[in-house]
Amino acid sequence: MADAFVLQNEKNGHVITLAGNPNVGKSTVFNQLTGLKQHTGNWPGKTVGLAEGITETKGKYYCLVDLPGTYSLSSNSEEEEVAQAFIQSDLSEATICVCDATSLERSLNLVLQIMQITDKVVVCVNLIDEARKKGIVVDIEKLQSLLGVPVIATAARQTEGLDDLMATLAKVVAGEVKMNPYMKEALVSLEGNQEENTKALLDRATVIANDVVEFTDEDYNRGDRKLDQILTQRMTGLPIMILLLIIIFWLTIQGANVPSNAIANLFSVIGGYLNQFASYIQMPEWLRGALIDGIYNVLSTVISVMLPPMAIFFPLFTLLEDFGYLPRVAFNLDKNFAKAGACGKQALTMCMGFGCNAAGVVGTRIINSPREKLIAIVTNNFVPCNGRFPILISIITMFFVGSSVSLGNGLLSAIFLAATVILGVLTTFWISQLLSKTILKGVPSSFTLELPPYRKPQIGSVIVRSIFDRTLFVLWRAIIVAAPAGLVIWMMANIMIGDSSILSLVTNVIDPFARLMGLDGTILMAFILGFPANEIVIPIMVMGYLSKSTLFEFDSLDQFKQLLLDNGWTWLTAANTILFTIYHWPCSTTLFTIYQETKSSKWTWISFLVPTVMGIGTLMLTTFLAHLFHLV
Ligand SMILES: Nc1nc2c(ncn2[C@@H]2O[C@H](COP(=O)(O)OP(=O)(O)OP(=O)(O)O)[C@@H](O)[C@H]2O)c(=O)[nH]1
Ligand SMILES: [Mg+2]
Repeated sequence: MADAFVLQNEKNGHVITLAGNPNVGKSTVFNQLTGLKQHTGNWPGKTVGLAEGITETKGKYYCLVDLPGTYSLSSNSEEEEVAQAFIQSDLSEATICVCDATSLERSLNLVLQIMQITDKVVVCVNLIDEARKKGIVVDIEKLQSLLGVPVIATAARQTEGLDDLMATLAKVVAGEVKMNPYMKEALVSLEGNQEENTKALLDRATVIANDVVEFTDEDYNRGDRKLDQILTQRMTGLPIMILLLIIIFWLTIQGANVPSNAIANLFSVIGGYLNQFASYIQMPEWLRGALIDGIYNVLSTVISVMLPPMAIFFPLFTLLEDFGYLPRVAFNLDKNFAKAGACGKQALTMCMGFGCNAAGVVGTRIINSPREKLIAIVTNNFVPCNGRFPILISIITMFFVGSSVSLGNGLLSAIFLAATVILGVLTTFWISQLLSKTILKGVPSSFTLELPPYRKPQIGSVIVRSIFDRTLFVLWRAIIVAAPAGLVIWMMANIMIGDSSILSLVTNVIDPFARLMGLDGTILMAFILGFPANEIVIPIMVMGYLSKSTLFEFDSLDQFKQLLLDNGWTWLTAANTILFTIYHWPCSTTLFTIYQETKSSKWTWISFLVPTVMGIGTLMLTTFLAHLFHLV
């Protein structure tokens, strides 16, 4: 296993491992030193897989490798195995062990384990600023002499102590500073029976921690505990969660309205000029149609519909993440997941799914039990990702609220949207339970969910991370899919076989089936062609209805609604489209990610079929009932 590691930069400097417990700031140290932007956030288990980056001190280069957080090296999980193998491999020349100054005892346990397998270790006692604030004093010098390896105190977020850390690291790599030989001997003599070893190390960690840590304020986390009483108690936890959901959606819908219209107008003005230019240079009509009516129009719809809500939603979400709220969500939902035979950590991967289901699927690596990991993967698609929000918001606003986005309507839309999302979450519970009673039988594993301290979010990093890492990333992905899709759809709408276009031919073929589901051929077609990315479902639907090459001007939702009504939409069509948005196959990126994570076409197929069958079944049922009771 140790030889299996391949780094891109190993030739470019001494390879240094960053190891430590979850959520102690490894990625923050890594980012500060390398200038890279690994995902950081206030919850345990963000980093999955290895990340590498280069840093330079005094003319020497170091290739830092950021490991996922682990509590031990005893091979309980994939991550621990990887961490141990990497630290032991010939590749790693030294290890920086990052510790949490506010809970040193637990950190030291891992430090001692690492010192048993390598003697080039630098201990980095991070979060020292947080410790100071809580009145926790760590005697760094004493710790250094007790451990027999260099110890540096840092506050990585403020870059405090990092120069010192690198200078010391350089000495350790050069062999100028070595581990105290007595300490090494003492540790080696402990080895033997695994169980005894574990216990001996734990005892040793406790003794050292008691010796070097002093609490000047015994009740140091009283503020956190008070807040937790409100945010995680049964009576208040759930209502607050729902309220936060509504507030976030409200701010998103309300705030996105004006910029969305402005961007759409801007694009239509530019589109006008492009058309003028095309006729000026006498561009052939088919080429003009393909480029402007096809590619340009789909692109501009995707951007104007998606960019503003994402630019609001992601920063809000990231703020909560940084503050430490996500683990509280997991805590509140833990019982429900346990009842469904699944893992409470699934709440975290579910939250990631709000941004992008593919990201949620990758996030399931924090779940150790393979059975529970599969449950989390198969059900991740039931929370709507960012690409699906625009479909939900526009249809809710048009059909269930009243199409002008005023303050009151915005709030009502937000409540409806929250209800839709909650339906998705409930479905997650039901399907998880179904899976664990059938093809994924087993008892739920127990784990201790950690509630990290609340931290003041850093506005700068929130903006950088949410705009650059998330918003632009997701938007870019949508754009590279939308451009070719726009072309294909335009061609389908314009290439004629006999009297009708390919698009209307295909639409007519699937129409009867779609009618059984209370949809129509065009809607189903839009979802099918939206397989590469849900963002393009609405533009395709519009093109299909207009079935002319001239794409409409998206001036207002009223016009859009009229178009839908003209094509026979009823409240049932709208409701079914909303349901189908949360109950249908995952997009191609997500499926590909599922295949990469599971390495199994069987589970990829199951992930495809479960929501699809569920959606078709539900829609047929609602349609049947609505007709039975003469509701439409
Ligand atoms: N106050 C303070 N906060 C810090 C410091 N270092 C990191 N943080 C915060 O601690 C949280 C966790 O940091 P990460 O760098 O993501 O932790 P990690 O060890 O990589 O976590 P995993 O990848 O989940 O194992 C983030 O909210 C950081 O902003 C520090 O020195 N002081
Ligand atoms: Mg990390």
